[in-house]
Amino acid sequence: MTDKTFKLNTGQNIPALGLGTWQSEPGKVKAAVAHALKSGYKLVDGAYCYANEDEAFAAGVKREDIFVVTKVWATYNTRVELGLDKSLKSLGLDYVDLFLVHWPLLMNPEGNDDKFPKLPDGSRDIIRTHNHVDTWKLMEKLVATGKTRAIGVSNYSKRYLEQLLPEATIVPAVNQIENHPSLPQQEIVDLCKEKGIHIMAYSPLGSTGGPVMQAEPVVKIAEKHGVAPSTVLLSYHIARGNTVLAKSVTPDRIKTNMLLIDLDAEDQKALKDYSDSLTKEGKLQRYVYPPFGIDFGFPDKS
Ligand SMILES: NC(=O)C1=CN([C@@H]2O[C@H](COP(=O)(O)OP(=O)(O)OC[C@H]3O[C@@H](n4cnc5c(N)ncnc54)[C@H](OP(=O)(O)O)[C@@H]3O)[C@@H](O)[C@H]2O)C=CC1
Ligand SMILES: O=C[C@H](O)[C@@H](O)[C@@H](O)[C@H](O)C(=O)O
Repeated sequence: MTDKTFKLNTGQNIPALGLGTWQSEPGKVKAAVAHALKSGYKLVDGAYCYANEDEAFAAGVKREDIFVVTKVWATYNTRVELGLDKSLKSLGLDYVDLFLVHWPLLMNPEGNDDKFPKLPDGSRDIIRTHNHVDTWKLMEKLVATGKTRAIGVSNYSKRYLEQLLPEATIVPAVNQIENHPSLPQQEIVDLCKEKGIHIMAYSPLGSTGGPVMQAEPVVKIAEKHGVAPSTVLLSYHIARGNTVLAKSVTPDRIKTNMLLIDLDAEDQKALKDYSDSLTKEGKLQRYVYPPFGIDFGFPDKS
């Protein structure tokens, strides 16, 4: 099923599965990406902020066969073309397939660090007067440059999308969000489906160490099909019509993660019941919530 693709609102085909590169240590990324692309992965997800983009594309594959995603980091949200140029230089490419706004806020472009400027009290140096819609207006201008085939957002809540969409000339092609049965974010997924915005699910295993792999219904479904719990968690997104990003630097896991299965109606119901019970009990689990000190409008955090 690794050849499966979905259609973006730009007309591009986007692969159903991608390799994530966040927290992949420099030095290990090159081998992981090369192994993944050789094994049949068609999408690599990177970001300026990951500081490993110089390893995130492998020679030996045809550029046009691979879907490359990168993101503008929050210190560049008033300078998105510069951010994209820097990423392209590191990647050694002249275009990416998809360029995303990594987070909808501005960190001080003139602060004391290129990526994580801090105030004297140690908190992140954020320009609170910045409107995320202004960043989107700059993103829209990038399409004509040919340096990216599509533009999209990441970490957008329903509230933020509802602020953006009435102002947008170009509807984002993608919203990349944390998504797994312990954080289904159904209200965002439903709005995106309605507006033709494709979901890319990040941290499908629950990020570092893959804690969601231990959730009881996930283990049960894995046993039923004779597959790894990771396979159930990745396949969950294919059943939902979403692209999924799995990060690994371990060669056999990179291969294991290529196995995607059809979850049947009973499996999907069991996972939905699990999500619903966590929602009811107020036990949803968000694993990626950096200390920006900003209300992004996620119901579990707002
Ligand atoms: N837009 C955004 O803000 C964000 C985007 N992302 C993107 O999504 C990608 C995926 O999310 P990420 O947070 O990295 O986490 P994942 O949910 O993909 O989990 C990665 C962890 O699971 C381990 N792992 C991977 N496969 C297996 C397996 N088959 N069996 C057991 N363990 C496994 C990895 O270990 P090991 O590598 O040691 O094998 C690593 O510790 C990121 O890399 C990034 O590209 C992620 C977070 C935020
Ligand atoms: O993409 C992954 C995450 O969003 C990551 O970029 C952030 O969590 C960043 O490390 C931060 O601390 O703000």
